[in-house]
Amino acid sequence: MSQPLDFKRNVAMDLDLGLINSLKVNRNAADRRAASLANRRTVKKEYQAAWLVRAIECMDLTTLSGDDTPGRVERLCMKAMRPLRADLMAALGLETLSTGAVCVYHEMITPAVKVLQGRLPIAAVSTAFPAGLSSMETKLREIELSVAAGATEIDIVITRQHVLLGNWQALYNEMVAYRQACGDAHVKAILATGDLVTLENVAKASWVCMMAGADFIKTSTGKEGVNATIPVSLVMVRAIRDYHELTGFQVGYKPAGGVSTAKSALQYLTVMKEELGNDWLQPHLFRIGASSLLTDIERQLEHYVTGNYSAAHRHAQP
Ligand SMILES: O=C[C@H](O)COP(=O)(O)O
Repeated sequence: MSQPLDFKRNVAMDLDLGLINSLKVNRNAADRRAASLANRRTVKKEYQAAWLVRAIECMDLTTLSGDDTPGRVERLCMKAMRPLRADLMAALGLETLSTGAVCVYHEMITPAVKVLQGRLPIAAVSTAFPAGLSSMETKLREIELSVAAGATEIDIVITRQHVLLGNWQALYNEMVAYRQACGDAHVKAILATGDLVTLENVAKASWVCMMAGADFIKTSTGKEGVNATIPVSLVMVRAIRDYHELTGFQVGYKPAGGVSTAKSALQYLTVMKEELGNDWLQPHLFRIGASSLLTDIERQLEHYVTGNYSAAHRHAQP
């Protein structure tokens, strides 16, 4: 993950149960703020084009399907290194552009390494993604194998029952162990917010994972009934903001699952800018996990350049 030279990676602190138990979330206020952010601020023309390019740079271009093959992953990696057609790049005055990373299952790391050869980070979903219900020993070994295979970012899934039972110590211990197993690879903690029932649980799980050393907190696997949403994002980015105020560490944010339109990508960029500021509009602190978003962004950029929309099927899909 490329990052500023003076960037300080999050370091675990002791679990502060007093702080966790004091967290409260006002759902109505979160919903109101989400609605106002989604509707109030729009960027147009060249500003919108620039924001969409930024969304590409902050994208974890993802394939997480049971029928993934080395060939599909190789095409995905080619697309990650050249996300826009040459004529659009030229019209936008861009010389180089890539996504932030590719995101794949463990078994697909080797084909990704073959194509990317270190030019882009590879994120692997380890720890028995998406449910996370294997033994701890199995999950830690999967992380070690993913790092050994060439993943430089590991997206772990938390054990949802720890949140649902309020067992914050167990969640903290799990996250500390995952972070340790990752070594130098950065770790994104997937909260699977659609399974956590309340926004208060989302806030508490965010804090526990950050206290335990998570480099990023991520909403969803893409496999829950409800995946990334703006209200959930507000709760998570405010936890990131407060954690930064308390500790000085900048933790990244990754909305994922169901983010498939340029319009929704712009909304997430707006949330980051409004709530956390420009530092968090960089790939080392912001990723959008998405399998189909790039196609719509490419269509919107083609419209900006040519004034015409093409059919989605004309844009190469990984
Ligand atoms: O982590 C990323 C998600 O699994 C992608 O979800 P999506 O296929 O809905 O874009």
